[in-house]
Amino acid sequence: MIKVGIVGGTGYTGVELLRLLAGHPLARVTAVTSRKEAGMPVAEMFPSLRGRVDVAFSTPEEAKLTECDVVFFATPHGVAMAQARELLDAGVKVIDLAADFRLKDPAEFQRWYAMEHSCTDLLAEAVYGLPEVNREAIKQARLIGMAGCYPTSVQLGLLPLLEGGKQLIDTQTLIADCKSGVSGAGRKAEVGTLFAEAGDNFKAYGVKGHRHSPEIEQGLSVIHGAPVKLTFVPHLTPMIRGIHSTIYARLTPEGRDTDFQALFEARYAGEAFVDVLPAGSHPETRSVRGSNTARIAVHRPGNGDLLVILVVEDNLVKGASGQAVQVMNLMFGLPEDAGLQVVPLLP
Ligand SMILES: NC(=O)C1=CN([C@@H]2O[C@H](COP(=O)(O)OP(=O)(O)OC[C@H]3O[C@@H](n4cnc5c(N)ncnc54)[C@H](OP(=O)(O)O)[C@@H]3O)[C@@H](O)[C@H]2O)C=CC1
Ligand SMILES: CC(=O)N[C@@H](CCC(=O)OP(=O)(O)O)C(=O)O
Repeated sequence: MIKVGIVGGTGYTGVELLRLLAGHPLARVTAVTSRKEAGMPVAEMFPSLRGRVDVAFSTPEEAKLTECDVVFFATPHGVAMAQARELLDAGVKVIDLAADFRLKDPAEFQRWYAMEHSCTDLLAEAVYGLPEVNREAIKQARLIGMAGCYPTSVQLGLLPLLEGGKQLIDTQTLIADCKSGVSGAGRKAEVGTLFAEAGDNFKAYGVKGHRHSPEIEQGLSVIHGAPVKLTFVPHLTPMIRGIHSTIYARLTPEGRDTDFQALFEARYAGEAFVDVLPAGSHPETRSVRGSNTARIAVHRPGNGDLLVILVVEDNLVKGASGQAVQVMNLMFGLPEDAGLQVVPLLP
């Protein structure tokens, strides 16, 4: 049994880790932190976990994190980088769901997260947690910076078109028009996510610049092997879970003869958590609720020179905690889908 610690167990990604790990055959949560709820049994705070999780929250200082095999940080940006070194020195693997170990350039990190990076050597060592791109590196890693929620959907939507330096699409004019449910903003109290503000409403935000833009461009450029430019526009939708990304790519003359349906199907044929839908499909966010699956459809309206890729995922599962468990499985040589065979909820 892998002994798991979770820092930040009362947030949405933390409790999602608790839910998924409760059904994991080869891992057990032995330490879970909350500064505000220390002493409270997890199952008392979250009755959905009664009978499934028998630990109580403790403060980060009291939690026996160095006795774990792996620690997940489901915390705001900046927390993991302050604690990673001590854990790694104790032989504990670290998986950060925040952005501390995503952007490889410390100056870019400082620009977008308004804090100085405190361990640039570990940043250089960290592996980006997107298994469909980085599986082999993840298997060898002891420190992971998990891909963000929107960046996961956009990179999965463009991976078959860009990897290996392919020249099928114009890589300088990409557009990702993305919509997220409100749980993407976390569980902390904020006016913008109140029911009366976010319900029966729809709006774009972060158009001038969102911190996921540099992460997406960094990831796509690594995949492509050359700089890629993308305009990213996120929107807040009145749903709880789910991300829907509509990605627009202009075809190059070389790309016009490609069978994109066949390309996507072939690329993802061996991937347990990426489902390419039949031609002409329109994936729905509710078709992935609660599951670690991303579903993709690829369209070429009017057989013209614009490709439209639709991607849906559950932001808390494939966009965060499910993907983090997938990464843990790879790091420990477990079956990649252990604990992740959850069928989506409907309705
Ligand atoms: N929500 C989503 O869809 C996604 C979120 N993420 C990322 O995952 C991380 C967690 O997100 P989410 O679960 O939504 O956040 P929440 O705001 O819902 O939860 C944050 C958790 O962190 C704990 N925490 C806060 N500050 C500290 C601190 N200084 N030290 C230790 N623990 C702390 C909180 O508990 P307490 O204050 O009691 O200690 C709480 O349990 C964020 O970095 C987010 O960007 C990534 C992908 C998707
Ligand atoms: C709806 C909403 O507010 N979403 C968040 C992104 C989700 C998140 O937590 O970001 P990371 O993936 O970087 O951790 C936002 O736009 O800031």
